[in-house]
Amino acid sequence: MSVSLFIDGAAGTTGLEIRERLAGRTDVSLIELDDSRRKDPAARAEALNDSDFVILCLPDDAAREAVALIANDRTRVIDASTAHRTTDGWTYGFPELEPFQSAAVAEAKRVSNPGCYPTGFLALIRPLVRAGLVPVDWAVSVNAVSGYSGGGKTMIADFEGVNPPPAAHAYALGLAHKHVPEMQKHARLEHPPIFMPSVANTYRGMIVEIGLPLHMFTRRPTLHVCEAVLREAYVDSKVIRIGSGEDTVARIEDDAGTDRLTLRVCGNADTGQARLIATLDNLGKGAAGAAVQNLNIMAGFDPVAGLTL
Ligand SMILES: NC(=O)C1=CN([C@@H]2O[C@H](COP(=O)(O)OP(=O)(O)OC[C@H]3O[C@@H](n4cnc5c(N)ncnc54)[C@H](OP(=O)(O)O)[C@@H]3O)[C@@H](O)[C@H]2O)C=CC1
Ligand SMILES: CC(=O)N[C@@H](CCC(=O)OP(=O)(O)O)C(=O)O
Repeated sequence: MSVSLFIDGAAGTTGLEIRERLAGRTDVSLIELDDSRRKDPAARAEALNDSDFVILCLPDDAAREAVALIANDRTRVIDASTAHRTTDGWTYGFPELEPFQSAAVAEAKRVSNPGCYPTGFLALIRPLVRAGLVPVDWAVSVNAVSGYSGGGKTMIADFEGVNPPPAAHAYALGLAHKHVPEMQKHARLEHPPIFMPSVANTYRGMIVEIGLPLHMFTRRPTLHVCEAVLREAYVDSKVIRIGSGEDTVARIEDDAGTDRLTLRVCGNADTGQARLIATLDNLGKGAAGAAVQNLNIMAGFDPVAGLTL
């Protein structure tokens, strides 16, 4: 069986990465627009309506516009932008997040691909919240460092231009990053997490970290218990793996260039303080890898076809 796919925004950073992952596949035939027509609404509307599947690799407003251009019941959508990640009627495209999530993605007509930071955050926190180990009313803080391709073509041009930004800088200092609502909703927390991202002068990869005072929680879980809960949550996953809590260093390069997500439960067993660490590629499991995984699941293909694990 072969399905047709249109990538709207195929010339952008995420779009190009998706095309790389689909190269050589005979079960997906791409509908392409040449450079002169790729932003033409009429040409896009035709491609959007002619396809079995579309993946939107666009800024948020253009993604909303693309969805509005679809005038049939057949075309199924995967949106890589932030536009629909907390929108009713859209299925959150994180198949490993809940026991039922992969089945929901398989059936869905409208799937929102998770943000890169929420992918690391939610993979770490959601199983612990679900197990009742982290209270839903806890004020969770999350730190993260991303490669600069996370900011798309504009940020890539900045970092690779003649006056690049500082080697690393913290941003979203006003604690209102666009990923916060998505993090809170899908972790099922009562309060928005305090999200403190930075960007570094390396092309791709990211580290996402959560500090937790386990000794202050009612159930006083140990580091080993937390690790066991994560291991159990992802036991069937070929994409998410549990690294060693004994590691002394986690590097932004650890999973860069792959579609993997590695989780570690580190910390100090004596004080009962945990340092949960996720490493991933912002363009892999953080974007293009996740989009291809969702496409595979929706089309009934091998879920990890085309992925680098
Ligand atoms: N980069 C990352 O790590 C991640 C990105 N995302 C999300 O994926 C989406 C794409 O991001 P990214 O690939 O980084 O962004 P880029 O800026 O690299 O690419 C966006 C592409 O969309 C094109 N475009 C803009 N407006 C329109 C329009 N109206 N019609 C058709 N094409 C249009 C741009 O054209 P032109 O080439 O002319 O500028 C560009 O090619 C964004 O919503 C982003 O937030 C999600 C997770 C991670
Ligand atoms: C380094 C950097 O700038 N990163 C981007 C997030 C990348 C991402 O996940 O974007 P979407 O939510 O749009 O999918 C940012 O902080 O806005």
